[in-house]
Amino acid sequence: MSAAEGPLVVGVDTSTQSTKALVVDAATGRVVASGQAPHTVSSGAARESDPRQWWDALCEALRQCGEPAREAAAVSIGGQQHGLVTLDARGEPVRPAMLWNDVRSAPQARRLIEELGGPKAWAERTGSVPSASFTVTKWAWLAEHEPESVRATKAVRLPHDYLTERLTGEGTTDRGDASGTGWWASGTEAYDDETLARVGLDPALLPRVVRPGEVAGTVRDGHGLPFAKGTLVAPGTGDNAAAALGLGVRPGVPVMSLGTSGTVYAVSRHRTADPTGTVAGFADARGDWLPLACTLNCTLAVDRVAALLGLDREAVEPGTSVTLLPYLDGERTPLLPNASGLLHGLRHDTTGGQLLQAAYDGAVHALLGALDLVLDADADPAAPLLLIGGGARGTAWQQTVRRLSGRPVQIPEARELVALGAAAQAAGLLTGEDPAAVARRWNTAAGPVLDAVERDEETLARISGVLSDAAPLLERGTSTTD
Ligand SMILES: Nc1ncnc2c1ncn2[C@@H]1O[C@H](COP(=O)(O)OP(=O)(O)O)[C@@H](O)[C@H]1O
Ligand SMILES: O=C(CO)[C@@H](O)[C@H](O)COP(=O)(O)O
Repeated sequence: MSAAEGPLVVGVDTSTQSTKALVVDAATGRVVASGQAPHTVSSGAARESDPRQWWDALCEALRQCGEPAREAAAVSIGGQQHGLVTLDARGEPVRPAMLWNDVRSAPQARRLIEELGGPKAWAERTGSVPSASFTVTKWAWLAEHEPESVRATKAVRLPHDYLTERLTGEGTTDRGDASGTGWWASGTEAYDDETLARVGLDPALLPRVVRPGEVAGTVRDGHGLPFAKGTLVAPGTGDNAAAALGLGVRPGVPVMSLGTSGTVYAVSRHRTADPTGTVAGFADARGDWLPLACTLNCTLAVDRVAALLGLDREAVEPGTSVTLLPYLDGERTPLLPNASGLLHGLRHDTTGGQLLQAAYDGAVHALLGALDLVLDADADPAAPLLLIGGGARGTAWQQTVRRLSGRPVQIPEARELVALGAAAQAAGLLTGEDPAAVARRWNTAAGPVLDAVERDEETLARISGVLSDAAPLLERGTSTTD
């Protein structure tokens, strides 16, 4: 392997299932070294992880990167959005972090929407109508169910803030991740005092929101990582905003990410405010906006169906008239936090492979229903849909998205777009460039394009029909999630 042409930077993706680290040549975008270590997430009604495990996973991922990580001139952390990290006076977690896919705070979400003026007022104030994923609803849940944890909390952080602070010793966040809390006002780009007062959260417990392009801090002594003291630390951001940086997407280019969560989004120059709550009006990590819709059930749900059937995840068969709504974890898009999986249309001649295809169809249907809503009026309807995340490596996912979207689908060869986006942000600190321009210079979105095929309207209409007919059942839930 040839020597690096420019300084080395480290980009980190601390997502739901694992932490991935890349050491990247800032001049060319070449990935010089990489590492990955898993996290554990609790099962049952709660979805929680110990933040200290994220740190251990970061240490392990960087250890796997070897010597090049020691030469990094700058580092940046991208991370799963929304998670509520509560720290005590010593900076230790008071309790495990409540994650984005923990739906226990659905009642608090409904109550907060009502108490603070309804969905339209929320969308106008924060860009989003909060669902159970949003940090503010988790804090409200904690205040109700564990007041002793709230009393012990001396700092509130998001997952990427937690790791950044362990590097720098300073409590910081960025506008992208702050916009997913529910207590950041998108109009003023500042914490929203009224919302914070309503949930009894002292703004002094929150991190400083670092501006795009600003240095969040420098690596301090005794952190246990390979970085030299004084290494620059970038603001970091939420994982979807990091992937948008990593692809270098321009406004209006649609992205679909298939990971633990499924997401569809596009960068927009305009602040958005969808009162239906389908589209979250997030900020991006640069100064633009990132309207986004997210599902709770994506690769894990489909893999679970494959495992139940004893099939490989690629063993799909066409010709199904079965509908499978794979809402194993409840759902956020459509908003059905109490839902469970639902199967309709089973016949004697239905095969296992057709059932599996129905699970893919159900997962992709939920995302495509929101795709047009995240796109600006001036977005090009024929632009290829960029497909990223672990699922994008799978043929069954690629073909399902292609058939149900009717769009060309582009699959970037670069695998870790979140970590690459973080690396581009770190590189931007060194060169003064816009991180999205860095990613474009690195050509990270390059990859094969699958031509458009005719959209499978029949399947989409069948799934929509079942969804609407089954709404009361899906809203009611089952005893294990209530
Ligand atoms: N070749 C593949 N085909 C289909 N799915 C895959 C493939 N490789 C990984 N996955 C899926 O990708 C998921 C992990 O994706 P990733 O984007 O890394 O998740 P996250 O960022 O949420 O932790 C796993 O749940 C796995 O099912
Ligand atoms: O909640 C959202 C977006 O609003 C999720 O997209 C999380 O950010 C988790 O992402 P992954 O771990 O699936 O990448």
